[in-house]
Formats: sequence, C-alpha cells, structure tokens
Amino acid sequence: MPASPLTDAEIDRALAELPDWRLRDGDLTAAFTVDRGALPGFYAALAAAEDEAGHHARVTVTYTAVGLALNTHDAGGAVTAKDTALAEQLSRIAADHGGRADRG
Ligand SMILES: C[C@H](O)[C@H](O)[C@H]1CNC2=NC(N)=NC(=O)C2=N1
Repeated sequence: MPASPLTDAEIDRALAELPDWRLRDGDLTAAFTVDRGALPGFYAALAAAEDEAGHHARVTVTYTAVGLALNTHDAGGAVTAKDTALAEQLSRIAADHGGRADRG
C-alpha cells in the first residue's frame, strides 16, 4: 500500500524532532560537511540503510558537502513517514561519520 502524504502539521511536528532537516521545494533536505576521507564510509553506510529501508535519498556530493533530499515517489513526490524515518537514520549515520550538519 502506498504511503500517504504527511499533512503540513505532521511535517512540522516531525521537523521539530529532526534538527538537521528542512522542507525545501517540497522535499525533506539536509546538508552535511564530511571529511574527504570519511566520505566513502559515509556513503556505504547510507546506501546500506537506504537499501534496507527500500527508500533512497537524492544524494549530491560537492567536495566535502553532501546534500540529501527525500520524497516518496509512490505518493506523487510528497513527504511521507518513510522520508521522516529515513531522515532520522541518515542523520545518525552522518554523525557516526563525523558529519557536521549545515542547518542554514
Ligand atoms: C520498488 C522500490 O521499493 C521503490 O521504487 C522505492 C525505491 N526507493 C524510493 N525512494 C524514494 N525516495 N521514494 C520512493 O518512493 C522509493 N520507492
């Protein structure tokens, strides 16, 4: 069964528990700075968590800056509980790899 879109209030409540994440252009997004040497391990752990969840972030890497964006295709690109659950995991993984969140 497809995940249903979260309401604005549900997204606000989720974001209160996800300090690294913002709602940007309809996606849940976060940005981390990670040492170059930590990038491969960070990406491997991130990809493993995504595969386990069956849910995947759009990942952009520019030198030491890693951008993550999440939405749910099955819900027409809306943010769902699958995104907030994965976001929480990805923040933990980033912290485990020395990632510093850009909360700007
Ligand atoms: C069949 C497979 O589980 C789906 O295509 C998954 C894969 N990863 C996904 N990732 C994201 N971000 N949204 C999805 O709806 C999604 N669907």
